[in-house]
Amino acid sequence: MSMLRLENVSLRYAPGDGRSQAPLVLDRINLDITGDDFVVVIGRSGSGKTSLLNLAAGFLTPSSGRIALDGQTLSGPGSDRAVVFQDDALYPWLTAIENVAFPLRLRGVGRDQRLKEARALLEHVGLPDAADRKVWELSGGMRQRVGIARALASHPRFLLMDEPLGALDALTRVRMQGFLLDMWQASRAGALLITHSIDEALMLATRVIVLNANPGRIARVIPVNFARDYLAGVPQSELRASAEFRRLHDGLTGLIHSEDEGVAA
Ligand SMILES: Nc1ncnc2c1ncn2[C@@H]1O[C@H](COP(=O)(O)OP(=O)(O)OP(=O)(O)O)[C@@H](O)[C@H]1O
Repeated sequence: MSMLRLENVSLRYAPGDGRSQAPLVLDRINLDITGDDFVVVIGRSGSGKTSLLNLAAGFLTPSSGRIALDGQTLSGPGSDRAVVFQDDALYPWLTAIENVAFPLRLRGVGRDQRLKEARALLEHVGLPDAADRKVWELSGGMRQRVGIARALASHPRFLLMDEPLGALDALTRVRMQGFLLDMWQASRAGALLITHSIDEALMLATRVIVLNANPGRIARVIPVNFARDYLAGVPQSELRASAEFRRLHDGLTGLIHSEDEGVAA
């Protein structure tokens, strides 16, 4: 099974004036993610969550420490790690199926084969009838599902998601959380997701990572079981109503709000 490993990773952005040393954004982060993990990172605004995801994606290089995929130090982005952002960034001039097929086209897969694979992926994400619709004809939740189908088209070993459900209304968001877990289970890709929502972190994670700010450090690692319970058939509503969910929710709220009042419950 694949392993994405962050070893003592620290990050400073280059200072604007070229003289003073830039502040430390992330400080000695250690994190292992395998295909069995759904790691959710939560923390106050500015704690370095997006920076962490960009490091794992290979968009940024650590100032010190090392990031390795199966023992090989990362040298940049790669199709083994697919990234999904809040703003789905689909190509508006293409249809849903053309968007999903796009990474396959970049890999040189022939037209018939890539459309066949893209159609199967759209069915997989519950959008068999949306194939020929333009992006602007789709709802926010549908667009995000197309974005995830596109991310899965390259058969990534890791799915890196930065607030992927942040722009959705509350009801769609809860539905999409279930969908993300189903996708995670079916794809067997390790997941790293960033959210501002404690509720979402608890519902999706097998492990919640709480980041402190200034500099970003891992304050707490909390193993969680609701995602696996959901996949075993327990309804989300039942899980959310459980005493254990409330207890962890209160604990995380206290932990994060002791640093900052701006994190959504
Ligand atoms: N490209 C950049 N150049 C310089 N500083 C940056 C850059 N990107 C982010 N930062 C700084 O790094 C710190 C962490 O930012 P980051 O976006 O990773 O935090 P975050 O936890 O994702 O925040 P939010 O929850 O508000 O999205 C912040 O102080 C931010 O100003």
